Amino acid sequence: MDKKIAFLGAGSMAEALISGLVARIGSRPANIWVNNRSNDSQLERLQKEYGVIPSRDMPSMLKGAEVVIIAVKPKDVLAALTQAKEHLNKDMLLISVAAGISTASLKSIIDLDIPIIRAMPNTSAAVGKSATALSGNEFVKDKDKQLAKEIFGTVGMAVYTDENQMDAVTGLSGSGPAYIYYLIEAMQLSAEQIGLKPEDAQKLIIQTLIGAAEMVHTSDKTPLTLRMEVTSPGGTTEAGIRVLEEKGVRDALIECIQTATNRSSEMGIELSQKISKGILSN
Ligand SMILES: NC(=O)c1ccc[n+]([C@@H]2O[C@H](COP(=O)([O-])OP(=O)(O)OC[C@H]3O[C@@H](n4cnc5c(N)ncnc54)[C@H](O)[C@@H]3O)[C@@H](O)[C@H]2O)c1
Ligand code: PRO
Repeated sequence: MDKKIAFLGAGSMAEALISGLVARIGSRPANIWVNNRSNDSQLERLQKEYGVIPSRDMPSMLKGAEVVIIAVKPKDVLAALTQAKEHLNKDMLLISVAAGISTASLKSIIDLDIPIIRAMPNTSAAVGKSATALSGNEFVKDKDKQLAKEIFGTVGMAVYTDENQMDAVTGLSGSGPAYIYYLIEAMQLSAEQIGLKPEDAQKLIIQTLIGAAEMVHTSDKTPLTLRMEVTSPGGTTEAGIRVLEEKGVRDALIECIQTATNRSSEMGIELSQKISKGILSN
C-alpha cells in the first residue's frame, strides 16, 4: 500500500497494525508516521524495528496523510484529536480504534464533514489473527470501506457492520481474548491441583484450545453437537460440565459480555459529556 498513514498513539494496538501493514502488505515504512504522548523510547523502538517515522510535529505528520488512525485510550481521544484537528482535511479518512467512542462524537470534536470509521480489533492483531468489526459515518464511501478492510485485513479478518452493533462487538470480540485467557488461567490452576507437570499441562491446554477452535471453525457441526460428541453418557465430560452448569458459568459468561457491552456504551457517554463540557484532561 502506498498511502501515507499517520498514527496518533503508539501503543500495543498501533504496533500490531504497523507490523501488519509493513510485514503483510508491504506498506513503505517511510509512509507510516507515528506520535505518542510522552513515551520516546517506544517511538524509537518502533522506528528501529519497523522503519516508521516517529514525529512530534503534528503539521508534518498529518501533511498529505490519507489515513489518520487514532490509537490512544478512549480517555485521551479528546486531547489527541483537539491537537490534530486543525491539520485534518476532507481528503483524509479518519479511523478510530477507541472503545466506545462513536463516529458522531469524533465528528463533533474535529468539526469536519469527513469519512470516519470506527474499528474494533482485538489484541490477537499482534499475531495476525484479530477479529475486527468496522462501521462508518455518512461520509464513508465504498473506497473508504475497502481501504479500512485492507488495513485491518493485514492483522486478521475484518467485517463491516452497523455502528449500533459496535458496543456489542466490543463486549464480545474486542474484550474476547481476555475471556479466553481467563479460562486458560483457570485450566492452568486446576492442572496444578490435579498434579500435572506445568510444562506438559501448558502444551495440552494450548493444543486443546487450538484444536477446539479449529473444529468450530472448519466443521459444519454446531458447538453443541461438537460438545455432545465429547460427552459420553455417564463419563468424565458429563460429570465436569454438570459442575459448570450448577455453578452458573454459562450465565456468568452471558452477563460478562453484556456488562462489557454496557461499559462500552458508558465510555461513549462519558466522552460526549467531556466534549460538551470542553474538558480535555482525564
Ligand atoms: N488493547 C485492546 O485489547 C484493545 C482492543 C481493541 C481496541 N482497543 C483500543 O485501542 C486504543 C489503544 O489501546 P492500546 O491497548 O494500544 O493502548 P496503549 O496504552 O498501549 O497505547 C496508547 C498510546 O497512546 C499514547 N497517547 C496518549 N495520549 C496521547 C495523545 N494525546 N497523543 C498521542 N498519543 C497519545 C500513549 O502514550 C500510549 O502509548 C484504545 O482506545 C482501546 O480502546 C484496545
Ligand atoms: N480492550 C479495551 C478495554 O478493555 C477495549 C476492548 C478490549 O476497554
